[in-house]
Amino acid sequence: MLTIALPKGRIAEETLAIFSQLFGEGFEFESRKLILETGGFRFLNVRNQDVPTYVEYGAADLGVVGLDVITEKQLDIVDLLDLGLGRCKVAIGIPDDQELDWSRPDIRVATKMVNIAKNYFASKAVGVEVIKLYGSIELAPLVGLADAIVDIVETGTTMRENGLKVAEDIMDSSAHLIANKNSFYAKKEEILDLYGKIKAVIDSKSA
Ligand SMILES: Nc1ncnc2c1ncn2[C@@H]1O[C@H](COP(=O)(O)OP(=O)(O)OP(=O)(O)O)[C@@H](O)[C@H]1O
Ligand SMILES: O=P(O)(O)OC[C@H]1O[C@H](OP(=O)(O)OP(=O)(O)O)[C@H](O)[C@@H]1O
Repeated sequence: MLTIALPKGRIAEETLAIFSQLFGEGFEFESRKLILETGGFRFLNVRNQDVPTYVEYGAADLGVVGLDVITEKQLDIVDLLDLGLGRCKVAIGIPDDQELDWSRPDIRVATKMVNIAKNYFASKAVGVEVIKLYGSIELAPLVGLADAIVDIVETGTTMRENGLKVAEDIMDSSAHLIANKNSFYAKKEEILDLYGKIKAVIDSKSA
């Protein structure tokens, strides 16, 4: 039996919509239940940020999670398929009325995504101090905590309404289907069978 970790939160609805097409309209977790068994599969209801952890440790064979999270956590998993939902960007934001001089020695960048930020600036040979925050990232430059942010931009509304602009895009993100490495070898046929069915749903949507 395959175990699949599905994310709560922002990408839950679109993810469940894909699985509903495969397992029927009633495909949903009962109110507080964290496990759903149907059609010979077991589904786990976990937080987006926790999906790769369940998959990396093999508590789930498969999972659905944003590419931003996969990249940030630098986990050793198999990236199987871009599901094309939960699209957004990871970008650098700065105040509207400023241009950043990246050669300044004391630039501070606030972000939830410390590894993505560090790796991006390192790849540009720009030295910055990265400050970890857990939310409301756009606030940091407004109150002098940081000069810039690295954050998710979807519609751009949050940056715009807080007087920030995108200085540079770092990466595009969308939800991906991922697999545990050992499961991928041990349960390859089952995984590829489900992969094919999910891919058919996605292809039919984009056709
Ligand atoms: N406006 C957005 N803000 C945040 N994430 C977005 C946005 N648009 C799309 N996404 C995608 O949706 C995913 C899920 O976001 P969500 O806010 O549900 O969870 P999270 O905050 O990453 O995790 P958790 O709920 O575990 O703390 C993100 O990883 C990202 O890939
Ligand atoms: O471009 P937009 O459509 O405005 O979306 C981007 C915003 O959404 C996310 O925050 P979230 O709502 O998850 O709140 P948080 O700040 O508590 O993480 C993200 O961190 C941005 O702040």
